[in-house]
Amino acid sequence: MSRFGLPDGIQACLFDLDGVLTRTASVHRAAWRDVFDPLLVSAGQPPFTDEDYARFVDGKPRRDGVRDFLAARGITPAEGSPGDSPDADTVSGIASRKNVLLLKRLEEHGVQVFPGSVAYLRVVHGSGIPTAVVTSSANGAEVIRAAGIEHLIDQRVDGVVADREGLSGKPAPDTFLEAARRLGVEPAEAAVFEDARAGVAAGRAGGFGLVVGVDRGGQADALRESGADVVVDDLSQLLDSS
Ligand SMILES: O=P(O)(O)OC[C@H]1O[C@@H](O)[C@H](O)[C@@H](O)[C@@H]1O
Repeated sequence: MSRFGLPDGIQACLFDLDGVLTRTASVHRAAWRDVFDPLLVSAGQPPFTDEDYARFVDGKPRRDGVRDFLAARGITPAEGSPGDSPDADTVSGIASRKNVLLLKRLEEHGVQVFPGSVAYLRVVHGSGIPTAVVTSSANGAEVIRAAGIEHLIDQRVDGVVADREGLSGKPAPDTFLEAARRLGVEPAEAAVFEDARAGVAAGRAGGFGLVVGVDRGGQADALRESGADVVVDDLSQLLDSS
């Protein structure tokens, strides 16, 4: 390892957003719980758990999260279409409902950052290493703006960009590969920072030079099993190791 805990040859850093840079993974999880629990009650099933979130939803595009979690409980709603009302019990309607609840929670609580991550981002960016945010969230631009970290990010590949460009979401590597392409580096020259199992798997599948798992609580083994090269609790640990 050389500078910033990065192996020699790493020339760009690709950061997930929710749960890596901003404390918003828990806000997403709470909004998902708000939307899934009433459906589960109607189906006579136990409530949505943190493990359900980590296994089936975390890191994935919104509609994939709806489909994958409900399928795991044997529930297969109709797809519907992207314009479906938030009241509809289709995949698209449930996804819209989750977004309404997420935006309400974000408005009420604001967006907090992880200070260690912002310190790391600032040092890396300040040293001339290009940076990107790669998030499945269609709210990526707003969350970055609310966090006040726009000036530290050179490229953003979020859920809106992925939809527009027809990129498959995590755990497919496509959004990370697009970010590397935009920064002008090969995957082997880029490091991926992820807190979600699906995101770590995407980094591994893309052949990136380093996949850093960020464990925000009890996920270290699962992140390693998904393909993380190293696991840290906080990105500031990588500054200490330099
Ligand atoms: O609903 P959004 O804002 O488009 O976000 C989609 C997904 O984005 C990811 O960043 C989160 O880890 C998931 O929890 C979330 O569901």
